[in-house]
This record gives sequence, structure tokens and C-alpha cells, in this order.
Amino acid sequence: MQRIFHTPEGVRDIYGRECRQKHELKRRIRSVFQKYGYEEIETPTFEYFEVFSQEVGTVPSRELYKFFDRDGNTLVLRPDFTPSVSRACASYFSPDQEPVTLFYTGQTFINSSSYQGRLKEITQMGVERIGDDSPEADAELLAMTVEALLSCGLREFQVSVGQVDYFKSLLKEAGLEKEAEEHLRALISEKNYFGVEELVEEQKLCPQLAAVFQELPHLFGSVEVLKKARSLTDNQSAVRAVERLERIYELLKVYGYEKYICFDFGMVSRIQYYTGIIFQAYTYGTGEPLVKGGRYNELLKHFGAPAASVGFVIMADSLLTALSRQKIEILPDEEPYVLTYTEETLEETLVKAQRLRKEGRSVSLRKKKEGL
Ligand SMILES: N[C@@H](Cc1c[nH]c[nH+]1)C(=O)O
Repeated sequence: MQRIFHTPEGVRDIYGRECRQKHELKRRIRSVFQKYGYEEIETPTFEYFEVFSQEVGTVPSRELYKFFDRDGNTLVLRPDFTPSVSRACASYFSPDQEPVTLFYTGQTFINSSSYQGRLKEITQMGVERIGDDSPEADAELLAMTVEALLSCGLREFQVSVGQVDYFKSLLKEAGLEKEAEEHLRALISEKNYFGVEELVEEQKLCPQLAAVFQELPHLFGSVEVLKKARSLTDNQSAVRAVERLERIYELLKVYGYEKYICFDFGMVSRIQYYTGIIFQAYTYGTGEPLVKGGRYNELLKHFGAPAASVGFVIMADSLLTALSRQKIEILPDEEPYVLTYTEETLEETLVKAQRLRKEGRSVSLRKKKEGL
């Protein structure tokens, strides 16, 4: 029976100061989302399996927590908010007429392998801009990412931006088999330069394509990378992908946030629904990304209402870890005011406590111990 005193692996209790910090962090981030005019949405913690099926392109099926309802339907604890919000948006709004801007906060659940030591339940705070294919939408989301992190007191961080379209356009031109394609994707994401070189030789790609693929793992850094990426190819759709990033960067200059942005053409995501920019934010103190996001223009088709969309989530737990390792205080630090009372002073203490509470103080009552 020992088991009932501690939690299963991958989940944990949060209490005391840490819990207060988490609430404060959520409050600040919500207020940034609201400043941009986003509306809050709550979706259920579990959904039908189909919402997160392989075709949707979220986390792999073996990492989902699945269970059954009384009628034998397979249900899933949400591993990702984006499919749920897309489903809800397709049912209640008309993103083809006007963009829908939504934000949410809640738990997500991934049944990852225990070797990785990751949390299996995490808190995500995210936004989705649905029905807007413009570069200004991409830029807005990146600006919101920067602002949300700044609002928590973080100062040193980077938002790394990639472009799924660049790589996809080149892959299409190369016409590789699915397996070779997956292998190449993995090698590039691991920045395995020699592996990429070997693979492109094996596949006998034309010299220009071979050269771009070999460059991809090196194609990261500040804005100069964009020029380099453009010079490496004359594939029209790859060039358009770079031009879009250039435009987004120009807009971020208007926001004044360009110093937080860098580019990474080798960035790939486990999530398959991305179609345009993808991005992740990092800081020191945690190896995990603080933010993950991107454009997903095909996802809403699965829910019967096609709409070009973009969004991101903040991993609240990773952000809290980073803040604590960087010694950044997120609490206004108001400890509750403790009032002690005895049998005789109880009533006057209650009156005093209520007066202080009306003034906005937080007051905790303790009965004085006998003999003290
Ligand atoms: N749902 C994605 C992040 C995202 C939100 N919107 C677009 N992308 C994730 O869990 O990684």
C-alpha cells in the first residue's frame, strides 16, 4: 500500500511557493494574450481518439493515454491543444470570414518513455490564430512569444525560427523515397553533417541539391542566414519560403523584437501538421524549449473547415524551471499576514482580519497554542 503515498512516475504535486509562482506566471501570460485581443477557450481534457489520430499529425499514437467509455469508444487524454482548438473552432466559428483568435491554459498528457525522465503531464498556455495566412499573423505570434517571456522577467532568450516549406520544396525536387526522406530529416535535425553528406552521395542527387542539403545543418544563426539560404537554390517555392521569413523579420523590427529572433533551416518538429514557419524559444537553465509553435494550414481540413492557421504554446513548467535557475523572482512576494488569537480575542481578531482583507491584504488566522 506504500504506492498511495507518492505519485506515479512523470507526474508531481505542486504546492506552496512554487504553486504561487505558477499562478503568477499564468496571470502575466494571460494578460499578454488578452492585450492582443485573444479570447479564452476551454476544451475538454479528453476527446475521441480520431481528434489525435495519425492523419492529424500530432504526437505518435503509442504516446497517447487511451481509455474507453461505456459504449466502447476510444478516448484520449489530450496530448496537444491545437487539434482540440481546431475542432472546436471548426464547429463554432467561421474562420473563412474573419480570423478567430483564441487562447487557452491547461494540462496536456504524453505517455513518453520513462527513460527520458520527462514530465508526462505538463501545463501549456497557448494561442491560435485561425483563418489568417498572412506574414503579419506569423509576426504577431512571434511578437506575442517575446512579450510573454519578457512579462515573466526573462531577459536572455532566443526564438529560433525555421521554415518547413523550404525543406519540403527541396525534398519534392529531390524525389526521394519516403524512407530516405525520413532519414535525411533526422540527420539534418541532429546536425549530423557527415551523415547528410553520405546520404546525398548514396542517393546520387544533382550537385546543386546535394549542396543545399549539406548546407542545411549549418544554416542557422542571425538574419544573414536568410541571404545564404536564398543564394543556395533557385527552387521557386523554397525562395518564396525565404522571402516570407524576410518579411516577418521586417515586421518584427517594427515591434522592436528582432534581437530575440534567429533562424534555423535545419529545425524540424516531431509534429507533422506544420506547413510554414516553425519556431521554438530557448534560454539557459533548461534544455527543453520554453515555447513551440508554427503554421498549420492543412489541419482544420480534418475538421471540415479548412483555414490557414498559426499558433504556439508556452511550456509553463519549463519556464518556471528556467526562471528559478536564473534566480528570477516572479512573485510580488506578499506572504499572508498571520494573526494569532485566543478564546478571548477571537471576535476582535476576526473583525481585524476582515478589515485587512477588505483592504486587499491576505490574512491567515492561527489559534495560539496553550501554554505559549
Ligand atoms: N500544439 C503544438 C504547439 C502549437 C500550437 N499552435 C501551433 N503549434 C505543440 O504542442 O507543440
